[in-house]
Amino acid sequence: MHKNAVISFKGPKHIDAEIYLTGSKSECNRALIIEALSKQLVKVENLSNAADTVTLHQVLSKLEHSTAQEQTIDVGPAGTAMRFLAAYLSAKNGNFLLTGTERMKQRPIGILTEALNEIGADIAYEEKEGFPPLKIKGPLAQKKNHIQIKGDISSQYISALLMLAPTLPLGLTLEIEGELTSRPYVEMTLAMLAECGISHEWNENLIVIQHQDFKPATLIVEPDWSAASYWYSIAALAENARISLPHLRKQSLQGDSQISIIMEIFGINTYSTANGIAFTKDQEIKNTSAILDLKTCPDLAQTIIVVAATLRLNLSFTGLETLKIKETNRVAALQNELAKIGVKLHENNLIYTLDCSALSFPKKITVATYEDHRMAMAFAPLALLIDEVEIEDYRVVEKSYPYFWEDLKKAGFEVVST
Ligand SMILES: O=C(O)C1=C[C@@H](OP(=O)(O)O)[C@@H](O)[C@H](O)C1
Ligand SMILES: C=C(OP(=O)(O)O)C(=O)O
Repeated sequence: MHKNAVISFKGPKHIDAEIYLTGSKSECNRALIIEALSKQLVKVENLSNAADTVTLHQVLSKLEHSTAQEQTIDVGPAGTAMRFLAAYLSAKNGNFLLTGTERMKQRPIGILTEALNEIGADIAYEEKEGFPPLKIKGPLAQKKNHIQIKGDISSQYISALLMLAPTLPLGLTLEIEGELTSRPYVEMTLAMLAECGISHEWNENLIVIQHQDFKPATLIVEPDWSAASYWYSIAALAENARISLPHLRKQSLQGDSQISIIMEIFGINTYSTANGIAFTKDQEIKNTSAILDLKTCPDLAQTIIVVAATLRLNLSFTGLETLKIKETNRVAALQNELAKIGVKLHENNLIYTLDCSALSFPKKITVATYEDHRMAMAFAPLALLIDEVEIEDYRVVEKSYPYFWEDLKKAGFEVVST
């Protein structure tokens, strides 16, 4: 049985908090794969306690110490672990069955497996064509070093290939077809490879990585900007707020750091401090009619859309196409849950627009989370406007931010599990 939690905030809605966020799971999961590919020449510091990172760490440690020829590897709900391991395992000696949760089996991976097979891997589907579980027979014998790959479904396929590229005897050239989605994540991959001595060339839609050796390096993982976004929501929905997030920097490898700019619309002012960043709610809400394009920061979509809805801003959004293949269909999940406060999210020609004309806050709402950590964290701040916010299956936050509920308590929220 899944457990729920009831979130409330008694008294004046003033927030004054200092929160130490865990490390970015995106950075960690790249760092762990690079560490393994470099045969431990590269070291990682500040590993996240996100479940997706813990899972990948355990899988890689087990592989390092195992000589078994047949192995089943279950990554649960971790998208990056699934995609990065598909590439990593294809080059390793052995027979692997790579699987995950029921939802993972509905998240497409055909673009990546077909690309790997074209390069010389041997990957077949155990159940449905184009989806996990994957049957991987390694090691791959490279037969091609220039391939075309679609860029508009998931950048994770491209990151997976780029990390493997320097270890391939003939290197790799990726020719990206269509518009590249989630571009900052590809830039993060290349920047982290560069920290470990791997150079690349990126001209228009061609990314080239020659065969190269990793250099000894230490990758220090930054705190998670996607996790920071929920603290921005809290500031935006409070009467007044000062929240400080030590060790975060505005200049970050993470594209989700753009939350500090986007949140200016909602009256939040971010500044650097001696040891990180802080933000306050002290500006007017900007009445913007601009359409916000979230293609470069899909993980911020739920945070931003929920805040806009609760502040009665009928904003429009583009770049939400990939949300349908994440932990859940996030567009449908948002539509269902926003309806509970009278808000609609309409789609017309891939432009999504909020209609907040019937916004109303009941005394209590119960929010379904659809096995999606970001649904839980995006809706929890509503406790600043609604007496009781019940979050179903509240433990979902583990995927990226296990201490989310503890941190809420530090900021003055009451969190009671039921
Ligand atoms: O590479 C990464 O670390 C990620 C890339 C993004 O996925 P897509 O490229 O599938 O949009 C993002 O949504 C995910 O949470 C993490
Ligand atoms: C989409 C996400 O993760 P993944 O694709 O790695 O499962 C996420 O963390 O929001």
